Amino acid sequence: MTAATPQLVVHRDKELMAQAAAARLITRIVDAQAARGTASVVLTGGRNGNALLAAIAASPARDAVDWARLDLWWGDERFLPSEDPERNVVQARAELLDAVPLDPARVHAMPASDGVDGSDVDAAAARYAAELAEAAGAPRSSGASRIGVPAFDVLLLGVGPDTHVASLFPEHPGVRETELTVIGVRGAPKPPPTRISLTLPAIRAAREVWLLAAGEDKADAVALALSGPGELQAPASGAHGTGRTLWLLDRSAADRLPPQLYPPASA
Ligand SMILES: O=C(O)[C@H](O)[C@@H](O)[C@H](O)[C@H](O)COP(=O)(O)O
Repeated sequence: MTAATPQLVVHRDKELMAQAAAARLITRIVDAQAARGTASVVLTGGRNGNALLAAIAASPARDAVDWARLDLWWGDERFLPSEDPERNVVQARAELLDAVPLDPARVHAMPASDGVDGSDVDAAAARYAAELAEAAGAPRSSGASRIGVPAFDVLLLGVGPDTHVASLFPEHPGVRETELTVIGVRGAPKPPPTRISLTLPAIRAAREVWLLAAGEDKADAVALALSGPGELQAPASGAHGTGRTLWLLDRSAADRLPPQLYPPASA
């Protein structure tokens, strides 16, 4: 088994899934901080990612995290004005970030459509790529072959019903990107149409990639993505970490998995 081989955990329902994922993420951050002094997590938009953040906020164990030594990044963002309630960062603030003592300099929100680049989503994406490259210690101009993003401890991804992850949609140009780490996305099938997204090479630099899917509307996507199609047809199948790739599911989302993929024990 390689790090790209998905490990599956199936929980009874989406509430338990969010609570167990929260406990798992708290532990992972505490372990990374104990080992390296700091930790880095990439957040996702969507209901499952938000439920995970809310479960962390409700957990007494959240006080085990040294929030001031945590870097937060985003896997994608809806390209809207900075205070728009549909922005992933605005939702993350409401669910958790406003309730914990983060260092604002370590909260790396993706640019908004009313920022310095205005409505130029490609310039905004390039700005985020530069911020990531700086954090990775590899200036964009260095020509370094290493991908210019930090080795994130955990990168979270919600899985869409069409197998999209971040804002990488099946058969869209973004899923073919091999050079850039961050792209502007236009014409996304999930509103809003204009978005910023990490690319698959940037996602694959993470130590651990955790994919979250709950609910019956995800069952086909989960079964398809785990049945070995190419990432062009099923972007979720191209998302894996250098150390571990974990699919966190509820029973409804796992319902159509081929029997040989269903984990022997489900919590
Ligand atoms: O900005 C977004 O919309 C996302 O980051 C997107 O990729 C999301 O994670 C999936 O669509 C799953 O969303 P749900 O968890 O709501 O199903």
